[in-house]
Parts: sequence; structure tokens; C-alpha cells
Amino acid sequence: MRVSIIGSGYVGTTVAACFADLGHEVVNVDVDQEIVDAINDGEAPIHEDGLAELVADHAGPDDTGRLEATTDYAAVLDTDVTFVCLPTPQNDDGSIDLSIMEAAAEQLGTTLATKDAWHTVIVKSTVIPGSTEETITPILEAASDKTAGDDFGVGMNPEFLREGTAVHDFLDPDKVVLGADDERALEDMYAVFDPLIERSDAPVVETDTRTAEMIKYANNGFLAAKISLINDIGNICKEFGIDAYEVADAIALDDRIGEQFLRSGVGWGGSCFEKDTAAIRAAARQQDYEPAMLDAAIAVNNRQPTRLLSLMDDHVDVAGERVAVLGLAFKPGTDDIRNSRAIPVIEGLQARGAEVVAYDPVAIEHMRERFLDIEYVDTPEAALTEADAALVVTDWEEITALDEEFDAMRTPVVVDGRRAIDRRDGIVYEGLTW
Ligand SMILES: NC(=O)c1ccc[n+]([C@@H]2O[C@H](COP(=O)([O-])OP(=O)(O)OC[C@H]3O[C@@H](n4cnc5c(N)ncnc54)[C@H](O)[C@@H]3O)[C@@H](O)[C@H]2O)c1
Ligand SMILES: O=c1ccn([C@@H]2O[C@H](COP(=O)(O)OP(=O)(O)O[C@H]3O[C@H](CO)[C@@H](O)[C@H](O)[C@H]3O)[C@@H](O)[C@H]2O)c(=O)[nH]1
Repeated sequence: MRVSIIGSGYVGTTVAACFADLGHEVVNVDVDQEIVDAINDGEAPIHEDGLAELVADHAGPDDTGRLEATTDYAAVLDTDVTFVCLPTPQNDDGSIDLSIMEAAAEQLGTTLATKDAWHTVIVKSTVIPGSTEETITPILEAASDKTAGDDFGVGMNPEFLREGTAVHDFLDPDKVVLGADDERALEDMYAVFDPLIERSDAPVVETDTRTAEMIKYANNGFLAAKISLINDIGNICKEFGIDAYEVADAIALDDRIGEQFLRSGVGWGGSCFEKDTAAIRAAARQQDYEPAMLDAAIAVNNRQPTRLLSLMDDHVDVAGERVAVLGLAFKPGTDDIRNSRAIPVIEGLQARGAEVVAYDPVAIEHMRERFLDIEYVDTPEAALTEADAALVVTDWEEITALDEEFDAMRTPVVVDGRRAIDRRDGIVYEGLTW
């Protein structure tokens, strides 16, 4: 199959490299020349485990020739299907901002106007139910002067990969959701996904585009709420002096609960949970429905960094004192700091007049753009030296391995938001939920 992919970020580049690896001929279309040049040089434009190898295998000088990139939308004309992997950010009121999708649909439709053969467009971006059918398809029809279902197909295929394990998640998914409103579009989606379905044995969910769109929000809403529920339970455990991790291990033995996403602590961050829960809440309110559970999930998540800071306040007044923040990325394995819990933690420290010194193995450059006026150091030891408190925000391996490094602190108060550090003599240790 010849596949074009509009948007070459976390999702678009991963999907393109994986499809090339599965034997398809793939072209990435992106407005960013640097990203396009990187791919054509055989280099991954983002940091994802296993991605550099795949891009090097299929694009660049000694490649299989199955992956290339361009800024020119005309490249879609030489392909059979187009995946749209563009950003779907939020407006100030939390609702979805579809303007990037709309502009791209217009450009794609105008390009497809000159194609005589059938073509299928598949929305992979996370979009509110009805967006593909009521917004994207009419723009494609108007710009191409063609009719969906007769001249071209439209599908919706939500993506469930996680940052940090994107290549693995894409190649070995728990499920593949194929949403289509016409038979031919569904056939094209199968033609692209068959090698993946065969290799991974993943169950396929066949549905319409609106349901496919909702499945993505339900998936993320459920996972975000699951973490908030274990955080709520964890906060109660802490009040009773009970270890929430021991409780979580026990409830995980119930198949109906399962063991994943039961790590309580400073809460969820990242590019998706916040914007997707906000977008589906806003959409629900537009339908006059009050999404009480999702509201609560967000409220609990916002509370966790405040609880971390107040546990620190119980032991030390940090005004004018040095405080180490260990971990800045929203989770280990990525340099992404979008909605990282480190942001409210640093804001809280600054509000207390603390001198903040931050460490992260890969995310410092990104955080420097957010906070110019704090100190960044290359090692956890440097952050801890002469510190009056240490706050653990991301459970990187080099942070969980810390031990005697805490001896260099002036006042050894350690408040752990990720259950990364072992309690031991010589430090005043507070776990957020244990
Ligand atoms: N990041 C994730 O882990 C993840 C997982 C599942 C789903 N999603 C969803 O997938 C979508 C894409 O997310 P992402 O994280 O890959 O975004 P991203 O910001 O990493 O990448 C988007 C890319 O689109 C390019 N772009 C912007 N406007 C363009 C245009 N008009 N034409 C061509 N290219 C253009 C940008 O240059 C960028 O490279 C979003 O809807 C997101 O919610 C993301
Ligand atoms: O038990 C847990 C599990 C995760 N987290 C936190 O939750 C956040 C999100 O983690 P994760 O889901 O692993 O990362 P994402 O890359 O944001 O992936 C989510 O968002 C993507 C974008 O929509 C979806 O595709 C994925 O399925 C979904 O897991 C991070 O801050 C984690 O530290 C916890 O606090 N406790």
C-alpha cells in the first residue's frame, strides 16, 4: 500500500516509520522543514525508543526507500490512503480547537481535486465525536468537489500509543479501532493494517467514525480517572498511616480492577490526558450533560502537587532555602514536559520564596523555556548538595537509584511524589500516599 501521513510529530513519525517497517511505501507531509530534512537524512525528529533505528532503516542514504518526507501536499496524489496526524489543541475554555485540522482538510481536499482515482482519508488525531463526519468530511468535499463515499473514502482510526514506548505500543497494540462510514474506506483501512493485525494478533474493533472518536476519549478519560481514583484512595491511606501501594497490590489481584495505572502519587501530566479530558467535558456540557466523574478526576489531579508541597511545609520552611526538584519530564523515558507535575511544584516553591535547583536527565532544555530563573544542574548529586528539601517528581531510574547522595543535603527532608526512594535512617522521608 502507498501511504501518506499529514503531520510528523510523535504520532505521525512513529506511525510512518512503523508502516514502512511493515512493508508499506510511506511519505510524511509536514510544514516543518527541519522535521522533513531530518527524516530524509534518516534521523528521527523526536526522542522515542527504537524510532531512530526504524527511520535509519527506511529513510536516508542506505535505506529501503520505503520512507520519505516532504512539505508538499501533492505527495498524497501518489498514495492510496492518507492518515491525518495533526495537533488538536484546546481553546481557553477547554473545548477542542479544530483549526489546524480544518486548514489541512482544505489543503488536502484541494489537492485531491486533481486525482481521478479513489482515495481514502483517515483521521488519526484525537477529535470530538462527530468531527470527522460533520467538519472534516464537508471541508474535503467542498475543496475537492467530490462526494465522500462515491469518489473518496473517510475513516477514523484513533491512536493509543504512549510517549516513551510509542514504537512498541504501535507495533503491539491492545486493539485496532477502525471507524468507517463506507465499506470501501474500511477495506482500505484493512489493507493498511493487515500486516500489523497479522503480526500482533490484535483484536479489531470495526465501527463508525463517531464511535471510533468516542472510544479514544473514553480510553483516556478512564485511564486519567483510574489514576485519580487511586490518588484519592492513596490520600486517604496517608491520613490513616496506611501504605497505598500495599493496598493497590491487593486490589490489583481482582481481575476486574487489574494491576496497571494504580501507581498513586503526584498525578498525571503529558500532552493528552489534560487536553482530552478538558475537550470531552466541554463537549458534554455543550450537550447539557455535567460530567461529574471527569470533573472530579481533574480536581484530584490538580490537588496532588499541592499536597506534595504541604507535606514539605510540615517539616521545613523553605523561604530563602535551597530546594531540589528531582525530575522534570511528565514521566520517565521522554523529554516532554507538557503538563508535567514539575510545573505546579516549581510554581509552588517559587511562591514560597524558595531557591529552586532542578535536575532531569533529558528534559532540562524544555523546562528552561518555561522557567528561566531557576538553577538547572547535570546530576542529582549537584541538586541535593546543601539542599534543605528534595521533592521527587519523576521516577527516572537514576532518581530511584539515589541513596547516600541524600547525605549531602543540609536538611535531609525528602518528599517523594512517585514512590521512587526507599525510606532509610538519616533522612526525613515523606511519601505522598504511603
Ligand atoms: N502524543 C501522543 O502520545 C498521542 C497519542 C495518541 C494520540 N495523539 C493525538 O494525535 C494527534 C497528533 O499528536 P502529536 O503528539 O503527534 O502532535 P505533535 O505536535 O507532536 O505533531 C504534529 C505535527 O504536525 C505538524 N503540522 C502542523 N500543522 C500542519 C499542517 N497544516 N500540515 C502538515 N503538518 C502540520 C507539526 O509541524 C508537527 O510536526 C493529536 O490529536 C493528539 O491528541 C497523540
Ligand atoms: O499508575 C500510573 C500511571 C501513569 N501515571 C502518570 O500518568 C501520566 C500519563 O502516563 P502515560 O499514560 O503512560 O503516558 P502518555 O504518553 O500520556 O499516554 C496516554 O495518552 C496518550 C495520548 O492520548 C494515549 O495514546 C495513551 O494510551 C495514554 O496512556 C504520566 O504523568 C504518568 O506519570 C501515574 O501517575 N500513575
